[in-house]
Amino acid sequence: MLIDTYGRVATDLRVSLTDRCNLRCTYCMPEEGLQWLAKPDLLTDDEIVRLIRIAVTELGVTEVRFTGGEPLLRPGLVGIVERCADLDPRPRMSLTTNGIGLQRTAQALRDAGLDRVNVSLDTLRPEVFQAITRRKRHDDVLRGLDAAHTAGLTPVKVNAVLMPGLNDDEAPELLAWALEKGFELRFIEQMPLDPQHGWKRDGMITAGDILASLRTRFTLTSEGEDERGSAPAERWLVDGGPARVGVIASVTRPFCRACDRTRLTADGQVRTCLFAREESDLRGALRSGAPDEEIARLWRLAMWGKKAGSGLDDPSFLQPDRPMSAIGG
Ligand SMILES: Nc1nc2c(ncn2[C@@H]2O[C@H](COP(=O)(O)OP(=O)(O)OP(=O)(O)O)[C@@H](O)[C@H]2O)c(=O)[nH]1
Ligand SMILES: C[S@@+](CC[C@H](N)C(=O)[O-])C[C@H]1O[C@@H](n2cnc3c(N)ncnc32)[C@H](O)[C@@H]1O
Ligand code: SF4
Ligand code: SF4
Repeated sequence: MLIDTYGRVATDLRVSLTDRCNLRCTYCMPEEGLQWLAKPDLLTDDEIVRLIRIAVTELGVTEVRFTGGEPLLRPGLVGIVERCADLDPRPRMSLTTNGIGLQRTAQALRDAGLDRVNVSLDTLRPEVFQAITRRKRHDDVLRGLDAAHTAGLTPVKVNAVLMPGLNDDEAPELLAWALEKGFELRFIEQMPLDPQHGWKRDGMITAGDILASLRTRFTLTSEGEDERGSAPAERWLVDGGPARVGVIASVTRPFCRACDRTRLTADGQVRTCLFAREESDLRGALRSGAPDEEIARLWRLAMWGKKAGSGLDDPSFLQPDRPMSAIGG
């Protein structure tokens, strides 16, 4: 079991498969990209599957999410999913992606055993998409979303970050579209994780702003804490349900008390929190020939040191040294 000193148990593992990406979302990466990890520093497919096996069979992890960077850029993704689907107990598996290339791989991922996908899409307007992501790939994302739905990678969730002056007027429009498509839309408050440190609390769109905007067109009824469990998204029934909309309000309504997450970076470091400033080196242990029990011990030890929360409200808060794309958002 991965338990911390606050009694929280981590059963949800987020695995970053690469720090690279084919978009350059302004809230995540600079235009020129980042200093990418060198190939030899990345975990191999075998190393990733071994760490997931240890997490699942020895440490009580039940949910595995593949993320990045852009996880669809990892050539071995389908094989990794297939091998993890053979584990006993079999973890539930999901993917968080920008959707580019999903049209080609959705069915293969489903056949390999992936359960569902979350796709990031901040806008329905191609020109705004280009302003946010610095790439002309809006159509690819829309096609990827449809392919995921058709392949049964459901519920398909859509993640949208709203930014002032860019897409903050689009919340009702996005929700109407998601309802029509049968996707579950979640709005995400922008977090201070961009490498250029451009984030400002008074410049972000808050959960309160988003809900007020949605209520101009829809009736929202809170789903309640019991339904939420440890999920980052607080959800509302739309016009009486059954459709829902979520808001992930890491900044204004943090959910750290119920956190059940542990993270693995693409270069094999355990992070106890998105905002952690320390990491534990599992890759070094793997490559020096440590047996499974030793890896499991190091992982438990790391989680025991997990902080109470993100620290966003501490006057001494410092952004993590790694950008979001390298942590595995
Ligand atoms: N603060 C915080 N944000 C998180 C955490 N996990 C995910 N997020 C953020 O929530 C947003 C959506 O993340 P997803 O990868 O779609 O995962 P999720 O919402 O946990 O996934 P579901 O299980 O499908 O609800 C992203 O911006 C993540 O960075 C977390 O543990 N803490
Ligand atoms: C880092 S991305 C990795 C997976 C994939 N490339 C994608 O975009 O879905 C994971 C999620 O983090 C979100 N994200 C990135 N930077 C963020 C920030 N500064 N604040 C809030 N969410 C952010 C993205 O919108 C996306 O939904
Ligand atoms: S949010 Fe995802 S798609 Fe956008 S730059 Fe970051 S890793 Fe790439
Ligand atoms: S900010 Fe850290 S402690 Fe809070 S929910 Fe996210 S990962 Fe967990």
